[in-house]
Amino acid sequence: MPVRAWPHLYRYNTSNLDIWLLSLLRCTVLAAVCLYVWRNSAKGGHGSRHEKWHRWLRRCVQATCITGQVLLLAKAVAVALAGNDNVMPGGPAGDVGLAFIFGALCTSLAASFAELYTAVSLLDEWQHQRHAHGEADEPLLGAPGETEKSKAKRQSRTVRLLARMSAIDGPVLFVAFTAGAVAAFAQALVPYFTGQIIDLAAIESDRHAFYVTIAKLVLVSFACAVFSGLRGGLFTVAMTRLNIRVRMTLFRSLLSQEVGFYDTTKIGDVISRLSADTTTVAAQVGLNLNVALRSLTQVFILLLFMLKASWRLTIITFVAVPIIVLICKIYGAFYRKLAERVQTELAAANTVSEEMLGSMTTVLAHGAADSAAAAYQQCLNKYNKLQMTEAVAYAFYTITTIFLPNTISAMILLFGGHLVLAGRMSPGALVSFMLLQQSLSSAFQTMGDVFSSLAGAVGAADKVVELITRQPKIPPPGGLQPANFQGRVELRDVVFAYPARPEITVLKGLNLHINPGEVVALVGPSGGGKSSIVKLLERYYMPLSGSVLFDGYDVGSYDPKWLKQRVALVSQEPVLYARSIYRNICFGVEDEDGCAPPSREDVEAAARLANAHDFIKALPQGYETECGDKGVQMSGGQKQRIAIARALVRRPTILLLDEATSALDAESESIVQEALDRLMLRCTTLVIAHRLSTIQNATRILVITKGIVAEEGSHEALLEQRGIYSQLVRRQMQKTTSSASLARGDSELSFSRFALQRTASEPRNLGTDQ
Ligand SMILES: Nc1ncnc2c1ncn2[C@@H]1O[C@H](COP(=O)(O)OP(=O)(O)OP(=O)(O)O)[C@@H](O)[C@H]1O
Repeated sequence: MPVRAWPHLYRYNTSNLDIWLLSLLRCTVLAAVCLYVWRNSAKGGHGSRHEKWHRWLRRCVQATCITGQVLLLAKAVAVALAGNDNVMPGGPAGDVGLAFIFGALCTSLAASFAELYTAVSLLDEWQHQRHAHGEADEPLLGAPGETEKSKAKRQSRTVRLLARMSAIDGPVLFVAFTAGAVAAFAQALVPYFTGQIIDLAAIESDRHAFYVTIAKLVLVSFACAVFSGLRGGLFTVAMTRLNIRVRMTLFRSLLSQEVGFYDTTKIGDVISRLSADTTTVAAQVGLNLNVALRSLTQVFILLLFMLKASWRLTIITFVAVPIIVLICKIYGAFYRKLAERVQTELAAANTVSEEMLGSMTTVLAHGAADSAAAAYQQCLNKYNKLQMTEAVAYAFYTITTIFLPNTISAMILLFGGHLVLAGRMSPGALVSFMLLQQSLSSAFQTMGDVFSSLAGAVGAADKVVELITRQPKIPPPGGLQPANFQGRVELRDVVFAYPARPEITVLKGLNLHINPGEVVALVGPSGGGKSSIVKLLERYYMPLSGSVLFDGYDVGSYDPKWLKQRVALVSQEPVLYARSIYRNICFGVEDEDGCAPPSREDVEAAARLANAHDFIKALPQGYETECGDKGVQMSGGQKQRIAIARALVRRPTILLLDEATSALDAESESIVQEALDRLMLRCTTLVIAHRLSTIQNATRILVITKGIVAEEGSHEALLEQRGIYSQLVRRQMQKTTSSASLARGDSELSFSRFALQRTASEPRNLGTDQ
């Protein structure tokens, strides 16, 4: 500021004592509130007497700020309307006008800071009330009662991780940023040359200079377009790569999670993170970062040009900046919360749709289509309600951010016009300044928009990063690959409860020993813990205590890939994938799995052993036949035989059969059972027995009830014991006999006759009807 302005500034300040006193009052109240809050922050206690005072004082600050702002505005309007040259820039005492602007700037800044403080406190209070009413957003994985501090920590971790993931494309981003800076510079030159052209045409009438400047204008416009395109294209490339990286990292993290995680997490939520949120993260973060960087460089370069054109008018432009920043901050915080809640509601809707569409036959069989639609509608209503709030918030935000820049334009025209009239600024320079100022306003406006959507994107990113960084709750596996793996299975004093139901102990100190080559059948009442044993052997879960061993080594000490080649599982409902039969048989032993894939002959041999080759060959496309989503294009028996071929192709040492034939009809069952019998001859087998024929073939039978091995021995020995097993057999026999008399002549009857002939008391099904 020129030194000669100081006396005027003094005069202005003394003649506008009311404004200064008001500012002083505001600052005093603000300081008092700050001091009070600072002194009482250690005492805490929301809802206490302190908090009442706190609120009261804050209202005082608000009241003084608003009154001050209104008075200041009234004063400015009065001075402008009076048209007094002594206080207007460009008049005989033009610098007094400058002093007025300076005073207004100081007051506005003080007011803005006070309001910023108030707004932050209000947000704090709002947040506190939401927590008090239990409305806090529950993170997908984080603790429900997560504090603000840990949330902030989580969010900064999110930003750091995204920055790290984007850093791989550092060179691309650097070139994009440089192109953006050049484009911003060229863009700022457009108004500059426009002003010059107006002066050359209207005042100086220099034709040559006029045409040269026009050419320069066209050139910079072209440069601006080219570099903007380059920046946009490069950012899109970087962000597409970020999207793929985020998705892949998340998918890998999801694949590494323990089964217990999926027991307690809704799969719809997880899929929504993987599909919608990853796209939001990359698209929003990428787009917004791109725009934010562009706007920031624009602001910087435009300001330089504006200061060069007229530093006085630049100061006026800046009077409104703190207000815009404040609005952006409040809106950003509000919008962020809203965006998080919108994502959560959308995930809930996805869960419902997926659950229903994933089991369409059950929905149709139960005539539950209407209630399914109602459940989906309910979720969408909640989502819609939140979207409406978001829309209203956005509308208010837009109204403010459009109105403020226009008011500033009017102010600039008022003061700039006086400067032109006083001959202290050329009309071209004023036009140039106006264009620059408009560009600046739109850059600020864009930054405001970007700020809020960036906040939304970070909200979505939080949940993605939460999943990416989640550590599985079972220890990492070892790398043991013994050359001579015999297939001895042992469970020692195993105590186990599912993570989803830790209060119920499923296995209570269970001991089990299977020698290499043995076929052991597990029978017992439903819920006794048979399948849980298989899940522990598969290391889906960890026992609470005790150990699960193969050949004397803990199951966790083996290299999991190596072990999965040697321990094969055929479950009751095998899952096939939407790929060819061939690839379904090779599932898990393909090139990408880091294995030497089986040869075509191996696959066909496995299919033959599984009684699957003939039906596969009879299909028009043979082994290349698509199985459909979850194997829907295959019958139950076909699926089961493909699953057996999948187990066989590994040439397993240990075979786990979890009621592998229970879901089949009699004909399919006998074909599948034949295949299984062949398989059992080659491996150590643990079979959860369902059919009598399987139990007959077992070397030993273990009766599992209430989480322990209650009885052990051969079929005959156990019958003689007259314990749980013989009771199971007797009850089953009664049932089988009655069903046989009801369905005389069908396969059940023939089975019953067979059972009666053999032992006079053998079970049809020993596992499911207790
Ligand atoms: N993922 C799970 N989360 C929580 N509890 C489970 C889970 N799976 C099974 N359970 C519970 O564990 C207990 C033992 O189940 P398990 O499946 O091992 O019994 P089972 O003897 O195989 O029964 P069935 O013969 O009916 O298959 C049951 O009470 C069951 O409700």
